[in-house]
Amino acid sequence: MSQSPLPILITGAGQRIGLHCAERLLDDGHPVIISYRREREGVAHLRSRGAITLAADFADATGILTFIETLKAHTDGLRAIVHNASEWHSETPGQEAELFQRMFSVHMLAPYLINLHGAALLRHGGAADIVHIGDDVTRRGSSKHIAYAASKAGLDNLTLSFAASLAPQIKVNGIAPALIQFNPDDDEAYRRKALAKSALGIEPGAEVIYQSLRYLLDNPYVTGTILTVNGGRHLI
Ligand SMILES: NC(=O)C1=CN([C@@H]2O[C@H](COP(=O)(O)OP(=O)(O)OC[C@H]3O[C@@H](n4cnc5c(N)ncnc54)[C@H](OP(=O)(O)O)[C@@H]3O)[C@@H](O)[C@H]2O)C=CC1
Ligand SMILES: Nc1nc2c(c(=O)[nH]1)N=C([C@H](O)[C@@H](O)CO)CN2
Repeated sequence: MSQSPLPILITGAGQRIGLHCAERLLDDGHPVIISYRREREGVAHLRSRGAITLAADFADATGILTFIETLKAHTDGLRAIVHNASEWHSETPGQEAELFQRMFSVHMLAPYLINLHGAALLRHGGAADIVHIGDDVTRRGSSKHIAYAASKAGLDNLTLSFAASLAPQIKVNGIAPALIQFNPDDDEAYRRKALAKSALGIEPGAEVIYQSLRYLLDNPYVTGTILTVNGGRHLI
């Protein structure tokens, strides 16, 4: 008798890319567990579709470890873990140290601890994946988001280490997006400038990240790889 499919965890899936991927995974028949920090319309919609929604703040180790315990109380197995939760902040004078701590915690400490403590949930004998959502900006760094880019570069390195450490039972890969979806407060001048930075010059929307996630989940022979989804920014 076939077992019911194991859930896929997506962190920070209350809005935008994470929410889109959670909705699409539900469309494709996967049970979904999400973490969210603030209650949002998207969280309520996922709940109404049967997703398990767990409140979590990854700003420090205590919040991350508390989430892990809550997660284990809600499932004894996972098909995949998608580390999507993220903050995109530039340096604010006088708050540099706090910003760096926050960037490190959400982009590196959370994936590190959740992977170490969550690996047992993925070791069920079937297909198992970890996907880190990084940023194409790690190719060159960022003069305006220094701590953000550094923490995303650290996440890229975690992809390589965990891929080596968890093989062959668990595949570990990354996705490195560049402009996917503007924020509501991005003005026309910013949008024009951002679009001009890539060869394809478009704002593609979240589906291109779901397509990349689908590829990584479905391909049994890809691990330690970081998929660039950047419209050809490296060509400009
Ligand atoms: N959007 C884009 O164009 C690009 C996105 N990316 C990457 O893709 C991923 C998704 O991007 P996007 O959808 O724009 O992401 P968002 O900026 O919408 O952030 C996703 C979620 O992360 C949650 N989050 C932030 N900080 C914490 C924290 N300390 N603890 C727990 N949750 C937290 C937020 O929760 P809350 O609801 O409380 O705000 C938010 O809903 C991110 O990793 C991002 O870095 C990379 C390049 C381009
Ligand atoms: N957590 C987030 N990370 C990033 C975002 C975002 O909205 N939230 N946006 C970007 C930009 O789109 C950038 O790629 C182009 O200006 C980068 N990371």
